[in-house]
Amino acid sequence: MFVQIHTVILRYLQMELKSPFTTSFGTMKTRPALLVEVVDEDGVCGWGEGVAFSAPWYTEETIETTWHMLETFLIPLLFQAPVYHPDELRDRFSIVRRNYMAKAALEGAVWDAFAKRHGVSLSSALGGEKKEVKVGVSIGIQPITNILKRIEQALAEGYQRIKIKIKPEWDVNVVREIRHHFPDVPLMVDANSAYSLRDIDRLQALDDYELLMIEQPLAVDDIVDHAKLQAKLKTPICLDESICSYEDAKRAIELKSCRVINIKIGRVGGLTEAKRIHDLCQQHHIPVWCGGMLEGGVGRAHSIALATLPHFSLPGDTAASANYWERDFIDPEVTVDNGRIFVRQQIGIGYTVNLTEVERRTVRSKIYKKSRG
Ligand SMILES: O=C(O)CCC(=O)c1ccccc1C(=O)O
Ligand SMILES: [Mg+2]
Repeated sequence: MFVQIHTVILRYLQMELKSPFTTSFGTMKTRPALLVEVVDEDGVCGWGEGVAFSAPWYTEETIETTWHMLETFLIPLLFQAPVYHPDELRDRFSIVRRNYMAKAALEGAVWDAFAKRHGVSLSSALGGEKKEVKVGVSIGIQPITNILKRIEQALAEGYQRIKIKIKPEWDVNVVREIRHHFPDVPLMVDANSAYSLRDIDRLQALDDYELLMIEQPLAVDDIVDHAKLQAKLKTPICLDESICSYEDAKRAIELKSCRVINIKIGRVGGLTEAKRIHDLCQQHHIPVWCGGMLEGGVGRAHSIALATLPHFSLPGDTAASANYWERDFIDPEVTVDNGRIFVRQQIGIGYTVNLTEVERRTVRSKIYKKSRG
């Protein structure tokens, strides 16, 4: 059985976050989303979501570069030949350098269509086993009283760990204050690359607070300095932005640049590559967890399916839809029960895309058709 895609629809959505999200780079109030719908010869649909932001602060991609790469290169490559297994797309797309979020958006849609054609859930198609996944929340930079309130609320909702964003001058003091109120809460920090080795004293000071890990303290392209830093820290370093491929993960593990890896489907170019990194980390006993990109429901569904693979042992950043949106564009919305998401067993991503909710937010859309013959 194969999937021959003959139509791809791209939709650019503008989504309103419930509350602004601030990282070491700045504040986001709205979040664009790129929805990819693929349709095969028998009318089976698959859905994917591009996770790039409007500005290239997290990686070099933006929603506009994603659209361009899809339209000009990736969709034509998909139309070229049938797909017997979505794993083939990694090779087919490799003639386009990087642009991982663009590749992941289209590959994810094909994975969904593939699972639907085979009558299985995306989780099963990937080889996932878990029936529920553990999740935590990521709390942006904001006045400390708000952070404390958000933590209390998240714990009441059952979230299994708390992550806060840090940057120079907004780190040790904040962590000390949180530890004063919540001495035992599973806590971690994410710097989104805001530090350099010159800040080693500040980073070492964090060693006193029983943090689960420090996520991406140094430059995105510097696994050498991360190795130097990890050698001087008790707290595990978790790499996020630095790991964009299996090869990146291999090098970081070999150099001992980190002890934990955050896997995001968009950052690594798709589910196939995410699974390869998962398998590599399993062999090397490097714990992994599924990161988040403030996704809409389709991206969230893909992350949940990925996190059902056996080596995802730590709670991920895939919080409930209600953590981000007044109304997500899937049915049902993603809910969290005692810090767990129950994995839906329906075919494909397991959630239905609500076209009314999608169209309400669509700024622009375009249909691409495979040419005949
Ligand atoms: O709740 C989420 O989706 C994850 C929030 C988060 O930490 C994040 C959000 C946007 C971009 C990067 C990151 C990150 O993990 O670094
Ligand atoms: Mg991160």
